Amino acid sequence: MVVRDVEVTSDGWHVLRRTTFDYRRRDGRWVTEERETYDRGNGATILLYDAGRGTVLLTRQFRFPAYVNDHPDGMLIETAAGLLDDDDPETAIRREANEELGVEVGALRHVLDAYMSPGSVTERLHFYVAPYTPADQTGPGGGVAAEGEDIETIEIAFADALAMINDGRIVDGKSIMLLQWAALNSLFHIR
Ligand SMILES: Nc1nc2c(ncn2[C@@H]2O[C@H](COP(=O)(O)OP(=O)(O)O[C@H]3O[C@H](CO)[C@@H](O)[C@H](O)[C@@H]3O)[C@@H](O)[C@H]2O)c(=O)[nH]1
Ligand SMILES: [Mg+2]
Repeated sequence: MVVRDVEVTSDGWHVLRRTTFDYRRRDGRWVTEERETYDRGNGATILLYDAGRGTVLLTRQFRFPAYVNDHPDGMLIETAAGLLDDDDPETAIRREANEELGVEVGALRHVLDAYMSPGSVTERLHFYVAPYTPADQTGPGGGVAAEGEDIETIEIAFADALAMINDGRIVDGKSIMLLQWAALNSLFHIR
């Protein structure tokens, strides 16, 4: 792969670039291709779980891009998540868990990394799980008001969260992945 040209076609919240590159196909032929990429850096997400009480701590917030694409009200239930900005993934996810859920995260476990939309978005998302108890919820949560965030904390039974994937009440990719990871890895001793 050899990059020939990079054009920044939009420099807003995301940076949109149109890149022309030469690519060697499997049959050995070189071809010139053009691809657009959305770049806003990388992100991190975390599933907070209380195995003793059988619950998970999730967020609920308005997601305009989902709203404009057929979600009934745009209010998505998600695991806490955020962009790394200038932090490493672990620092960033501790910050986001605190800002969004009011939780001071103790020991956490990195479980996987994933490109969530590799045909168009550059972002690599770092996935974590961590235990919590009600006593760890020391802050107000809700997100950073100055950044326009308005995030509700919701605590639900893990079994209910799994059911909500099946009936479409949870439709966010990262959240589905973490809840299914928890089921596959017996975080709650239920599948
Ligand atoms: N001004 C402005 N603000 C935006 C825009 N898009 C998002 N924001 C705001 O920027 C803040 C970013 O908050 P974070 O917590 O850092 O990120 P996030 O929105 O939770 O995003 C994470 O999860 C998303 C859903 O999975 C991912 O899409 C995203 O890449 C990231 O991982 C939020 O307040 C959000 O509303 C925009 O186009 N313009
Ligand atoms: Mg967020």
